[in-house]
Amino acid sequence: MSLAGRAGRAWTRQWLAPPRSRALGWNSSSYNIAIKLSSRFRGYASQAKPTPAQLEARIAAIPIERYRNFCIVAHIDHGKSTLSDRLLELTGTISASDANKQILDKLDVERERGITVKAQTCTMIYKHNGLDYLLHLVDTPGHVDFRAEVTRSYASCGGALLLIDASQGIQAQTVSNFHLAFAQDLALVPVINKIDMPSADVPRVLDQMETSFELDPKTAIMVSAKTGKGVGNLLPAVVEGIPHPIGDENKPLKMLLVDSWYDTFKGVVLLVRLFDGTIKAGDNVISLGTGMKYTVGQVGIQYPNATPQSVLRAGQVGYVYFNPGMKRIQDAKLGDTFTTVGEEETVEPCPGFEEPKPMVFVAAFPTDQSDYHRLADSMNQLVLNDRSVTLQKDFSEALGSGWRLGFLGSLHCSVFQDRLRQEHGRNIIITEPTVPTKIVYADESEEVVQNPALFPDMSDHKIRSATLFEPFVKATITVPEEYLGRVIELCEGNRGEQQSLEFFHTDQVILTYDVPASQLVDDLFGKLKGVSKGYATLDYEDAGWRQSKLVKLQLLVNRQPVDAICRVVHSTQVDRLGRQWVTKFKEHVDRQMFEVVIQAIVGNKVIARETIKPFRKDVLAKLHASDITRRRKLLEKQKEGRKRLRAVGNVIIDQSAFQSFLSK
Ligand SMILES: Nc1nc2c(ncn2[C@@H]2O[C@H](COP(=O)(O)OP(=O)(O)OP(=O)(O)O)[C@@H](O)[C@H]2O)c(=O)[nH]1
Repeated sequence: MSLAGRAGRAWTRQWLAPPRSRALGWNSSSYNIAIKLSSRFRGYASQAKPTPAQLEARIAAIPIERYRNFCIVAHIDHGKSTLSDRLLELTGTISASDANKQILDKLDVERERGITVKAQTCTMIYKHNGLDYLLHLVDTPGHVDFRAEVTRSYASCGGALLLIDASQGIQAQTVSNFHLAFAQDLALVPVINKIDMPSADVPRVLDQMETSFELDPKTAIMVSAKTGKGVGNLLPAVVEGIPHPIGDENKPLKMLLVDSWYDTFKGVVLLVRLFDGTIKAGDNVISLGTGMKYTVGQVGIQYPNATPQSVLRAGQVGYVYFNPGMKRIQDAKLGDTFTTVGEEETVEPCPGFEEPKPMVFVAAFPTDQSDYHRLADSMNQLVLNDRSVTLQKDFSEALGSGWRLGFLGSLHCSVFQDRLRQEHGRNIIITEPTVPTKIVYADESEEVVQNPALFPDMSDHKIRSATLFEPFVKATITVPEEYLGRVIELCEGNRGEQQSLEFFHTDQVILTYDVPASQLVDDLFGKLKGVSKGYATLDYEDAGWRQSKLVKLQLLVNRQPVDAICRVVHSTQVDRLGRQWVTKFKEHVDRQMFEVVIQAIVGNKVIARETIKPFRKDVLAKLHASDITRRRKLLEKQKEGRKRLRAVGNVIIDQSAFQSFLSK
């Protein structure tokens, strides 16, 4: 998913004023001053950075008993990345000058939105009681859409820092990420962050931690990742509280593929966790998943940039690429096990990972069809590094050639659009996000329809006798009690069914609701934030299919369907949505020489209708025949304009009309 230079991806975006700090009224210079001041008051002394030769020699001398692989479990924005930076600095892995260089490599979208999209990894060497420890830290994304990244990262760790913001306390993703980590048997070190904030309420968070997670408050470490206060106590707790990995470097190679990315020069680079054995350049390895064989080109660690090593040993996490390089990212199956050629019968594969399932589908079209091929290149490049996006060719009468894309969630979808714009400078028209529908016909055959335009017509008797299902999610919501009433009202209004309601501190509530996935993608999170003044948090997981009263709502222009504007919706939403569509579409269609009728229909039933009256007179008739320059200009303008015009039946509609209609 990342750029070609992902190996050099920065850990240090916090050094740059992110948008959040701007929202708080800081400008970049005040941010820099604050950073400088805070460095002066940091409660630790950092260790010196070793040279590459010293690094290799020091790593070789560390036994597996002194390895620790860990990650940070937290709700979005609770400070994982900031804390990671402090740890890298403390162990001498980065210096301030490194920090400035790495910022340039960071994904723009991550900096702009202030969120981590892709898990990143880094190896550190930490001296504790006179002995070197090899620490491997994974910084995971906090947002629910990127859960697959989180789960995979946990699989390479023995423990985690459970990080909670002292002013916000436990939030929805703290709860669900805690359960994920707990299910993977990770040893947890509780950490309370942001203790420097005036609104910090440490006793409250300790109480929540004890009631919700049964964690002993005495084991919690208080820190400020921003000022560095208390951070010096963290690594001793990691060394003492997190178990070392188990493995034997004398056994045959058993290597788990945790993540991968594409590099133009090296081909696919694999991020791996070694359970047994060793791996070095020149070794011949085989994938137990695909049966394909490769010769190792280079192995190394992220320190924090790609740093070649002569060997990786059991217990380590590092990167591997092949020579000749692996060509297709699809051949790197996450969760796959690799071993040495000849050992495939003796090595038991690691349990694989669940493939991430796309939840949200949109169609995307270039704003100008002549851009199609360039845009296709850009899309393919982005998809190369984000295997959770599905991409298929699509065609719309109204919008021309395009693609159908599947994403893990709405944020994932908008991050993709941002990356397309920022990294490839392309603009696209995106249809409204939809979720799939399952049709079970009377003869018990089944079909899952991802594209609403391909959903059978509602007047078809086959669909009328079929049973329809829509995907549901189990949503976990945390909210202060004072907003509970409004949140319940919102969930019920979005066809949610309450499953549980629990107070986990005097004034905090955890609610679980089964909600249709279609409501979730219709910005339920935004609405939730709205009714709770930003205090509610949401997390969700797949809850399977539910039978539902669904219908296909279509937009017609002079009785011709506009294929790009069509949705499968719950019958209770039809009237409101139908009216909204026709009113909005009317605003974007220019008057024609004849009457234009816009209708929203379900089967043969018209739900809503608008009419655009024709022009009274031919405006062109006024143009004098001898006015050649004027006519030529008009023709040129027309030629240019034709590129963007689309015909729906006999009605000519400018592409920008669809664009304005589809952009909410
Ligand atoms: N006052 C204060 N602010 C902090 C502290 N730690 C982090 N922050 C701020 O909190 C915000 C979020 O921090 P991040 O490190 O980006 O949080 P994150 O958990 O990595 O966020 P995601 O990557 O989006 O999951 C940033 O504006 C940080 O500067 C702290 O100890 N004190």
